[in-house]
Amino acid sequence: MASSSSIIGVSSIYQTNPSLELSRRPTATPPLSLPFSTEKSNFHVHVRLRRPFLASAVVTPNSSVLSEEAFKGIGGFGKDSLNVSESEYDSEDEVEDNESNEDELAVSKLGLPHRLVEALEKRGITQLFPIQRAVLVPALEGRDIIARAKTGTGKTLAFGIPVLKKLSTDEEMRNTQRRGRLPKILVLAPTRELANQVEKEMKESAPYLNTVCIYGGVSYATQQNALSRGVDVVVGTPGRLIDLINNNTLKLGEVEYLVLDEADQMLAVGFEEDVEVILEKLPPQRQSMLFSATMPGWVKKLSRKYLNNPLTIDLVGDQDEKLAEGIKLYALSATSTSKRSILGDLVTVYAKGGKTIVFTQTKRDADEVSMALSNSISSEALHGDISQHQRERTLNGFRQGKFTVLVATDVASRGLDIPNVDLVIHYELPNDPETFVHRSGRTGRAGKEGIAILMYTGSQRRTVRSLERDVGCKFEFVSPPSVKEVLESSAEHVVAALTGVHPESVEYFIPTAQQLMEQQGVNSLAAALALLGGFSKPPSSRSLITHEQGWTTLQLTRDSENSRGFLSARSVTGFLSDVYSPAADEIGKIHLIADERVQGAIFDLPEEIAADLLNQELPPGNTISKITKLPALQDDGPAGDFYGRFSSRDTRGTRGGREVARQEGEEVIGSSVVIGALAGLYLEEAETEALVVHVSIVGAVVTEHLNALTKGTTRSIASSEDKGVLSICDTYEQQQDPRLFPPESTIPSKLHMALPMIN
Ligand SMILES: Nc1ncnc2c1ncn2[C@@H]1O[C@H](COP(=O)(O)OP(=O)(O)OP(=O)(O)O)[C@@H](O)[C@H]1O
Repeated sequence: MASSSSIIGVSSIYQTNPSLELSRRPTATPPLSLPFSTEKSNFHVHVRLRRPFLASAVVTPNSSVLSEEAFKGIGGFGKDSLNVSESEYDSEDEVEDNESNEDELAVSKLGLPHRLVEALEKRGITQLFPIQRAVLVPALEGRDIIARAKTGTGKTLAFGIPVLKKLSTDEEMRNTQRRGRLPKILVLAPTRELANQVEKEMKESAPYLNTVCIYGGVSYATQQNALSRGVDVVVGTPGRLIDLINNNTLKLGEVEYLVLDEADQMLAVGFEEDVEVILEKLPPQRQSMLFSATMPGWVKKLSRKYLNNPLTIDLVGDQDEKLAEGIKLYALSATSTSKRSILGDLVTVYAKGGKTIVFTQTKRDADEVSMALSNSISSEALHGDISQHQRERTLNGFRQGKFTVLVATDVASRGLDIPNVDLVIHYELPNDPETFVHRSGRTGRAGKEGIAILMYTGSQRRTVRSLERDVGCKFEFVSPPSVKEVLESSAEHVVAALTGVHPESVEYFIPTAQQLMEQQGVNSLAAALALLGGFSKPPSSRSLITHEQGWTTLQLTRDSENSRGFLSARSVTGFLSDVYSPAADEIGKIHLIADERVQGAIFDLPEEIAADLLNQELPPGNTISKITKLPALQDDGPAGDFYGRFSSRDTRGTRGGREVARQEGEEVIGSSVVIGALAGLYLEEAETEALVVHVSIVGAVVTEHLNALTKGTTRSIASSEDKGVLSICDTYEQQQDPRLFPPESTIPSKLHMALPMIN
């Protein structure tokens, strides 16, 4: 259908002259009633920002530029980040521009129908956001458009304003309030929640038009009745739209404007077939627009099938960070088991009393995590197995602040615009970088700030690095909040909540408060704060190493005069079995203290056993104490995830670490691990239970061969316990699979040789 396409985007700006020729097709659209001239055949693209690739490309039909005002309130577009180079501007132009820019962005001065302006202003929409400004003119001119702009930057109104303007004008001209009229605008969205939201936005912006939302999981009758009354705008999800098309209730033969919101998802495998069925019912003469915050290359290629000579408006740019500017990113390493206990603390410390969305991979996880959280924090789950009625109730409750944590699958990752979501937690890694962008984009919207935290396990480190690369972002790596931080944050929340107590209610409590203060002083107030913060009992102990609840981290130190040789993980367990054998049986992780002047180790014990151990008498020269902060450790601390031994309670069969392998390898672990351990290999417990060898520490000889084996990539090699060789394999399953496990003959002999050499 279409032949070529034009692109307006950040990258194109840096490669071309600021004045960009755009090919256009003749349009049957009536002349624009915008205050600025549209007669020129060129669009002019202006860049106000010095920072390369910052999303600031703006298409304007004349040569004026956007004022800084226009960027206010949009994350990262504030005055500071504008960093405007004065030399970029002709000062005369600038004086003129300051006034005309205001006009070009002021919703009231765009020549939009009065009632549309009124409705927008009522919603607080008085100035256009950049994507809205960039899309407006070409959209009004009837161009097909592919638009990419970051999450929360106003894409809904970017397509909403022009199509509603056109329809309002047309509708005014035709005065078609007749029953049974067919829809002129069709917006397709991937989820019911998003369809609902877009419908609401369209309805509120143009209440005089009849907008109907069509999606599954609810009765057909209401939707059919609404359609039969006559409709201007249909917003819907593909499945139910097709049902209604098939039973002849929905006729799309008069659609003039088609929008695919979250276009990359709409055109992804699984959705595209349905979309195609719907598009076949539309008149070929129509204007089509694709919007999303992520637009992989394949979408642009595929879209040629559906669009006519589309104009690409890209306010993201290929090399720029693809997340909205106001989102601060953290990454936190945790084991699968410790994630749950850490989650509540993250919410307390990072959400600052606002709303949080936690994303899980599976519906079951969403239910379980939400259930576990709701013991301490009000939380509900949202996923595709929940009835539509309940899904809507949950989302409304969340919007209204009836509960503060929504635990959701990716059904909530795209498009949802919920006020005051201050925190997004990726409880599980997203499937792809696009999902990461969309999930994270539920916070930091419309210029606000937000926080996104990625939780990952030791074996997912490389994925985290690739995410950084793909999204162009940087994580700040953090540890789980300490108990102290949690208590302090919850005290802050309680204090903030106190300001919301009505003075009249306060009055009633003054006599009791006075009495308490006289009797107990500040303790009474502290007790009240603790109670309100949910800490009527002291917070349960948790490991400083794994952060799992119910564990206590203890430190053993030994006077150097009394020590017989250096401490090792094995000698710690030996010592404990002499002093209090349950401690030796139940011990969790063990780490040796890095300070050479100190003979010491830290280790985890179940809370009660730790308490018992602390009451035991110790041989002279030994001290065991509970610690609140980890000392520097020989193996760099918990990141290595070493277990002190094969704990009988550890159902995942975690592996021994370097120290233990040195001591116990021959007895417990296979011979190759011993080789690895003796060679100083850094063994890590991986999710898959494969033993992952960090290549960088393997040493020159092996690295060389490893690089040859893996063609220079950083694939891990796993240790085969039974064959006594190192072999390449990524997962435990592979390691166990005789078809995948490379027979010895395929392993280069030099690698064979390298190991004994190191050994
Ligand atoms: N011109 C404007 N002035 C003030 N607020 C606006 C303006 N345009 C949009 N908004 C508000 O900004 C918020 C984000 O808009 P919207 O949901 O359209 O973002 P989006 O770009 O579609 O995000 P996503 O990629 O996540 O779908 C909404 O609350 C919307 O009402």
